[in-house]
Amino acid sequence: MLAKAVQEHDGAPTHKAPTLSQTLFPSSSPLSAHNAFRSPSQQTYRPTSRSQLGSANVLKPSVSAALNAHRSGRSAGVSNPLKRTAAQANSMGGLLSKQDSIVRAGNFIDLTQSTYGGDRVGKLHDAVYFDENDFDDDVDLDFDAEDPTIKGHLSAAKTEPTLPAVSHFPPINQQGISSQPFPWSSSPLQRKSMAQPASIEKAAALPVLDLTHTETPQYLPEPPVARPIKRRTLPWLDIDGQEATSEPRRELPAHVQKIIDRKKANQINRQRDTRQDLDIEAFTPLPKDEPNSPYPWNKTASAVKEEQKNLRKANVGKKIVKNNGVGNGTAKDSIAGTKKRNGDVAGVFLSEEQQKVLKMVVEGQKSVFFTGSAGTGKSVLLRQIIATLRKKHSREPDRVAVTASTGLAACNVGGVTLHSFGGIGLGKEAIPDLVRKIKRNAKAKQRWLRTKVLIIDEISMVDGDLFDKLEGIARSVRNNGRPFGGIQVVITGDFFQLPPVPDYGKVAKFAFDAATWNTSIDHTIGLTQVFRQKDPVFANVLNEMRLGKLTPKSINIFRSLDRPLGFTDNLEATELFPTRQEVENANNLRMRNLAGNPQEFRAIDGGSITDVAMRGKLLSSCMAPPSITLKKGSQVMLIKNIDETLVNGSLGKVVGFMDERMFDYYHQNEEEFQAVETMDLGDEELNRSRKRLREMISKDLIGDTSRVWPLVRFAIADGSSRDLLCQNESWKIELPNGEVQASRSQVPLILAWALSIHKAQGQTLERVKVDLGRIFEKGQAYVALSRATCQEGLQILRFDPKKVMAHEKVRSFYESLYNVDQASKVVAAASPSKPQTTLAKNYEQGSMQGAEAFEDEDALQQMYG
Ligand SMILES: Nc1ncnc2c1ncn2[C@@H]1O[C@H](COP(=O)(O)OP(=O)(O)OP(=O)(O)O)[C@@H](O)[C@H]1O
Repeated sequence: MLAKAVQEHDGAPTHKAPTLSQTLFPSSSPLSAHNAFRSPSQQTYRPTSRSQLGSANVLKPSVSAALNAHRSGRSAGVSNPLKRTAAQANSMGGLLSKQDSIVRAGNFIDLTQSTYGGDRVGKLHDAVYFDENDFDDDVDLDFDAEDPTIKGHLSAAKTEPTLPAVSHFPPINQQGISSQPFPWSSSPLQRKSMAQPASIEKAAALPVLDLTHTETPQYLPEPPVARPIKRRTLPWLDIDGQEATSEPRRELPAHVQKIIDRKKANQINRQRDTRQDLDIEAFTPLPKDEPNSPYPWNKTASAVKEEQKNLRKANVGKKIVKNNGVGNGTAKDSIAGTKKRNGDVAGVFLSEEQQKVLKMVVEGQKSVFFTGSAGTGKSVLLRQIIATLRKKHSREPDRVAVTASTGLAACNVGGVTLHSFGGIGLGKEAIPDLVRKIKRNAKAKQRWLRTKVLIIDEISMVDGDLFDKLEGIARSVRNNGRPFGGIQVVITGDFFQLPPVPDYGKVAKFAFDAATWNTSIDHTIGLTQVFRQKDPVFANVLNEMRLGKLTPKSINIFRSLDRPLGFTDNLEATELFPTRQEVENANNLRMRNLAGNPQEFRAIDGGSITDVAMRGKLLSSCMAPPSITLKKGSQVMLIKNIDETLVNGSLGKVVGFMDERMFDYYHQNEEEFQAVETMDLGDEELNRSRKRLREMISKDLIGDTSRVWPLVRFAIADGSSRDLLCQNESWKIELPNGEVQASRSQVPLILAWALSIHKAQGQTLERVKVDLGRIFEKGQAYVALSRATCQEGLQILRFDPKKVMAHEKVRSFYESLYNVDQASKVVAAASPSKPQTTLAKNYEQGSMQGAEAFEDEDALQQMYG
C-alpha cells in the first residue's frame, strides 16, 4: 500500500526542497512554529516569479522522502511485536491509530511533522515579506457592500400556508391573515374595548384541540372593531348556567362528564363576573381625573397613548427575554415534557485538543487543517471557531469568510459555497480568466481583498483543481505572493468521508492533491477524541471501516447488526439511502399510508437576491425544505439544535397541530385531554366525546388568528420523551460582509423515515438503518454507519465487506502525516504496561481518547502487517 502511495506521489513532480524556493515563499508562521509543526513532506516548491503566481504554478511537494522515512521508521520503531501492540492499544484505529506516531503536547495532537527546516525561511520571511495588514488599505477603494438587511421577507409572506375552509362561518379573507403572531400592542384598543376581565381573557385564551384526528382546528380572524361582550355560553347552557331546552343533553361517560361539568362551572362563573363588570360600568361617570381606569372609554387620549407605549415597551422586553439571543426564539419557548428549557442552548465544553486548535487559529492566526474520524467534534469546534472569530472581528464582520464545499454544508455553518464566495461561477475557466471575471465584479473583488480568515468546511468534497484556482486567485487579486495572498485559511473535514464529485468522465482529485495544499497550511491537526460513539469497541470497528480494512472480528460485529432494532416507542430507525430519489420514494410511501389530514408548512424565503429562481436555487441545498407536508403520526427529524437534549438529528413523531396558546393550554390541562383519548370508549362514543370537547373549547377561540404548528414528541436518549411545538426557525446563506443572500424561515423538521447519505453527513443519529447493498461510492458506507451513536441503534442490511471501500490515495495521505520517529517515543511511553483501565475510565467519563481506544490487534496487524 505504501509502495503504491510512494509510486503515486513520486509520479508527481517531486523535488528536493531548494533553499531558493523557501526563500521566495516563506510561510507566515513564526520561526518557532515552523520548527514545531512543519514536516519534510510539507516542504514545497513555490513559483519563482510573479508571472508564475497568477497561474498557481506551485510545484507539488514530494512526499516520498517522508514516506520512506515513515516506512523505515515504522519497521525500526515498531518492529517489536509487543511495542506494536502497545502502539495499537494507544490509537484510535486505522491510520489515526498511528496517532501514536504524531507529535504530542499534552492531549493535543499535531499531525504536522516537526522536522521542517524553517529557521532560515522564517528569518528571510521576516525580512522580505509584507504583513497581510499592509494590504488592508486596498479595500477602501471601491467598497460597495449593499445594505445587509433582508429585502425579501415582506413579499415572501405571501407564501403563507392557506388555512382550511371553515364550513360553519363566513369565508375568511386569507390574505388578511398574518403569519406573524400579533403583538399585544397591535390592537390594544380593541382588546380593551371588549372590557374583558381577567377571567374572560383567560377563557379567550383557550385553544382548540383537534381531537378527531381528522379535522384541522378552525380559526376566524379577530373582528376589526370593538364589539360588545360576547356571551360565551356553551351550546346547551343559557347565561345562568341553566340547561337550554332546545339542546338535548347527550349521555356521556362519567369521566368526560366530569370534565365538562368543571368546564360548565367555570363558564358560569365567568359569565357572572362579566355581568357584574357590565353593571358597574354602566353607572360609572367618565373619570377624566382617573387616568388609571381599566376601561379605555374612561381614559383621555393621552392616557391611552401612554398605555400603548407602555404595552409596546413591555412586549419588546418580553421578546428579548423569550428569544434570549438564540434563533428566533420560537421553538425554544414551546418546550414541554421532561425538562423545561431554561436559558440558552447548552454550551458544549471544548476538549483540551479542541481548545488548542481554537487558540492556534484565533490567537496564533495560523492556517490550519484539522481532521479526525467521524464524531471527533470537528463541526462543534468549527462552530466555536467561527463564533470566536466573528466576535473578534465584530466591527468588521467581512474579515471572516465562512464557506463550505457544498450548499448543504454551507447552510449548516451559516456561510456560502466556495464558488459563491469566490465569485467564480462554475469556476471552469483558467485562473487569469477567473481573476478578470472577479475584478469586473466589485463585490467579489472586495470580498477577496477584505477577507482575513477563510474558513472551509467539508474539505473532502472540494476538488483539488478548485483549491489551486482559489489559491492562485487570492494571490493575484490581492497582489500578494504569500499562500492564499496572505489570507489565513482554516480548513476542516475528513477525507475518508464523501469525496469530491468529479466532472463527467474524470477522476476525483482531492484537495490534498492540490499543488498548493502544503504551502497553504501551517498545521495539520488530528482530533482523536471520539464523542459520538461512547462504546470503544463500536468506535474501533467504525474506524476500521473508515480505512476500508476490516478484520474478521469486525466483520462479525457488523453482520450481527442485521436484525430489527429493539425500541418499543414506535419510532423507526431512519433509513439512509445513497440517492435522493430513493429517499423521496420511501418517505412518500409512509406518508400515504398515514390516515389523517395533511398539513402543509411552506417556507418564507427572503434575502438580497430578488430573482426568485436564483434564490430558490441557492436555497435548494438548505436542509429545510421549501414545503413540508405532515400528518399526525409523521416521523420527523429535528434539523436545529434547540438545547442539550433536543438537537439536530433528534427523532420524533408529530402528535398534533396547534397554536402557541393551545399548546400552553394543552399542557396545563393535559390530563383532561388525554383522559378522553385513553378511555376505553367505543368509536362512536369516542367521537362524540371528542366533538363535545372540541365544541366546548372552540367557542373560546373565535377571533384568534394565530398559526398552527406541528407538536412533535421527540425520543430522548435516556428513554424519556419531550414535546416541542415546532415553530419557524431560520437558515441563512450569508456573505462575509453580512449580506444575507438568501434566507429561509421554516419549521425545523424534515421527514425522517428516510434520509440521503449526503444529507446525513455531519449528523448524529440515534437510530439508523442502512442497506449496504445500495452503496456504490467510496466513503459512503463509513459516512452512513458512523452516524449511529451505538450498536443498539444501528441496523445493517446486506452487509458486504466489499462495499467497505476507502480511497488508497486518502490512506497514503493520512499515512504521510505521521512521523514514525516520534511514534517509537510515544509507544515507549505508553508501552506495554499501559493500563487497560484507561478505556474503562474514559468510557465511564462518557468520552474516550481515540488514540487509546484501539485494542483490536488483528486489525492493526492487517493494517500494518
Ligand atoms: N467537546 C465536546 N463535548 C461534548 N460533546 C461533543 C464535543 N464535541 C463534539 N461533541 C458531540 O459529538 C457529536 C459529534 O460531533 P461533530 O458532529 O462535531 O463531529 P464531527 O467530527 O464533525 O463528525 P462528522 O465528521 O461525522 O461530521 C455531536 O453530538 C457533538 O455534540
